[in-house]
Amino acid sequence: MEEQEVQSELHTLEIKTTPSRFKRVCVFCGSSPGKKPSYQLAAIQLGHELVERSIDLVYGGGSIGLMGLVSQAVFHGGRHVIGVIPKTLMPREITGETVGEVRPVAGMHQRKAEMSRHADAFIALPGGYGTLEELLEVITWAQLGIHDKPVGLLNVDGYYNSLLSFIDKAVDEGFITPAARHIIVSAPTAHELLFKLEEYVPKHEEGAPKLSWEMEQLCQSPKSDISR
Ligand SMILES: CC(C)=CCNc1ncnc2c1ncn2[C@@H]1O[C@H](COP(=O)(O)O)[C@@H](O)[C@H]1O
Repeated sequence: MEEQEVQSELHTLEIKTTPSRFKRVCVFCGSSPGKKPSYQLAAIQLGHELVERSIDLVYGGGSIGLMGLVSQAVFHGGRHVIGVIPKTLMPREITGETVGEVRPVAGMHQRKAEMSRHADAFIALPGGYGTLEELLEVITWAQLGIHDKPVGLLNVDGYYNSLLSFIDKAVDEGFITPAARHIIVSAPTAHELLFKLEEYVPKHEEGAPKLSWEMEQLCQSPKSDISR
């Protein structure tokens, strides 16, 4: 896919609303654009898919990398965008200009809890350590019964194939249960992923406690926040 295609996708948005059960989705993605234009195109297409379904966005704030592309596509499509950004990352030269509403938070832990609290589902686009960490945390929270929200992996050009194989190995080796494997919903396109997430029904572990932890509690630990 060419750079030109990315540019033209950014400017073409045909709005045909498909109703969704999600009001707002949290997107985790790279603060870098990635080397292939297909990653950038996927971020924009995900933004457009959210707009078509009248879904708002919560993300990590800023305009760098795929974060910037997805947030701009949703914002310019007329949906509400919340960028949750730690005060230390707020200077424009670090993360660029954020579109939509900016929610400053004390640090990285609070940011994750705040993003989760506002979302009805999570989607990870390609990304690096930050994206993986955010993705694995919401999967772990789902496993513990802290939330029941669907978690989607947008496997653009097979970017996450090796992660999915590793997780299958962890199931084979007895470290992840088949029910917990079911938490991750993956698809190669935003359209297919949103369709699967809409249909997702959580499978609970046999005999596992349903924890009713509040996200607010997770927000309240400023003393232990490593980013301070
Ligand atoms: C000081 C510095 C390197 C800033 C880079 N600029 C950043 N600005 C905002 N959020 C970020 C930044 N780097 C990582 N993140 C966080 O980590 C995720 C992406 O990290 P990564 O690029 O996949 O690993 C984002 O969802 C965001 O929550």
